[in-house]
This record gives sequence, C-alpha cells and structure tokens, in this order.
Amino acid sequence: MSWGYAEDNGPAKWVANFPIADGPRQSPIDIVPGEASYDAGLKPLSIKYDPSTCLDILNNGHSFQVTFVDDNDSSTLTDGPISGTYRLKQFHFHWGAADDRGSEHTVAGTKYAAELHLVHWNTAYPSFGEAASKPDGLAVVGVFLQVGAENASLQRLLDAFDSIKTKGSQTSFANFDPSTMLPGCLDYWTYDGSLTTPPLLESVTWIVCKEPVSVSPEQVGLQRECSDRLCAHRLE
Ligand SMILES: COc1ccc(C[C@H]2SC(=O)NC2=O)c(OC)c1
Ligand SMILES: [Zn+2]
Repeated sequence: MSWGYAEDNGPAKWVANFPIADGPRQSPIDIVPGEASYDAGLKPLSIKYDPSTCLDILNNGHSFQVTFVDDNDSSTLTDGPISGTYRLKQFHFHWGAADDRGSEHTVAGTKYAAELHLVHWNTAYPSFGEAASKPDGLAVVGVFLQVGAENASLQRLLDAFDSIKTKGSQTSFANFDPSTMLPGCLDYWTYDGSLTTPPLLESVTWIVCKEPVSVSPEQVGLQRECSDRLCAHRLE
C-alpha cells in the first residue's frame, strides 16, 4: 500500500514507513504570526525566473507539477534567508475537497483553499537528488491561494490539466513564467522544515509568503476535478 491521503494511507499513517515523520523539523506547521520573531538580518527574496526554462506539466498522482530545466542558473532564488544560489526545479499545488481547506501550512489555524510550492535546490550540491537529502539542500517558496477574483496566470495551467487527467500522464508546457503567480508583496515567514510528503526529508528551508494570491471558485473547482481519484488529495 503506497502512501496517499486516504484514511488508510494518509499523513497519520506515514510514520510506519517513514519514521522521520516524528522528526524534529517536520512540515507543514501552523504559522502563528504573533509568535514569529522579526529577524533584521533577513534580506528580501531575490527571485529571477526565465520562462524559457519551463519544460512540462505532469500529474504525479498526488499533485500537478510543472518541471523546469535546471542545468544552468536561468531560474534562481537567492538572498532571503538562504545563502548561495538555489535553482528552480518544479512547482506544484496542494488543494482540498472544499474552499475552506486545502493548504498544507495554516496561519493561526486558518486553512487556505490551496497552496503553491515553488521548489528550488542548492547549487552547492551536484543535483536536485543530492540536495534533497541535505539540511540546507532545498528551499521551497509557499504561496497561499484564497478564493476570490479569477487568476489569469493560473488559467493557462488549468487549461493544460485537461490533457493530464490520469496519474502519470505528462505533456509539454513551455514559456510559463511562475513569477506571475507570486503576490505583489514578497514579505515572508521562514523556518527550517521538511518535505511535506514522503520521504519527508528534513532538507527544506521554508519561505512562506504572507500575502495570498486569489483564485476563482471555478478555478479551484477545476483543480479538484480529475478522473484519477489520487490526483488531488482530499483533506477531510
Ligand atoms: C526528493 O523527493 C521529493 C519528494 C516529494 C516532494 C514533493 C513534496 S515536498 C513539498 O514541498 N511538497 C510536496 O508535495 C519533493 O519536493 C521537493 C521531493
Ligand atoms: Zn508541496
């Protein structure tokens, strides 16, 4: 039985096959703004994405993922809480069965309808796979999606979802600029955490944007529709 989000293989059961689930820096967490400490040493995020590095979009059975060419420094994340250069590898979403749940991180207990994760790896290591097992190997920028106005940038992604309705399917996807999905203000919370799915490796510097972006009810409804039951996790 592989891991998933159902009753019998969901997050509460992952520790059986992935004992690190009980580790010291597991994600996601509830972010309590009142308890966060301001660090004047932190820099603003420096995000530079080149749309020509966009490669394809795939349904990996747990989410829809857009993958990027990462053999050069065309699309990078620098500054913020990290040192060195991290390359964009992929982005994906987490959503739920209804508008009042779906995000992985919560803010003082509030769940958003969905959460975008932009995954970057530290070029101090030779590859993404190598970096994923290092404590400073990955940096994931999280952006909350709240239901409201339509998101024009997201619509192009959703239109591509139609051709990857079944788990494991992928299609080419070019010239998409992920910075069009970022909020106007890039203020962030940051903490040392982990992958939010197995293998739950404790290698992620989390950078969660304070400002959410909007998504229309139809758009988040589209994310939920898909023929393969596993393609969207239903957070009950
Ligand atoms: C190296 O093996 C993996 C396995 C899973 C994920 C995806 C996880 S991690 C996250 O933030 N959200 C997710 O769904 C991953 O992403 C870097 C890397
Ligand atoms: Zn994620």
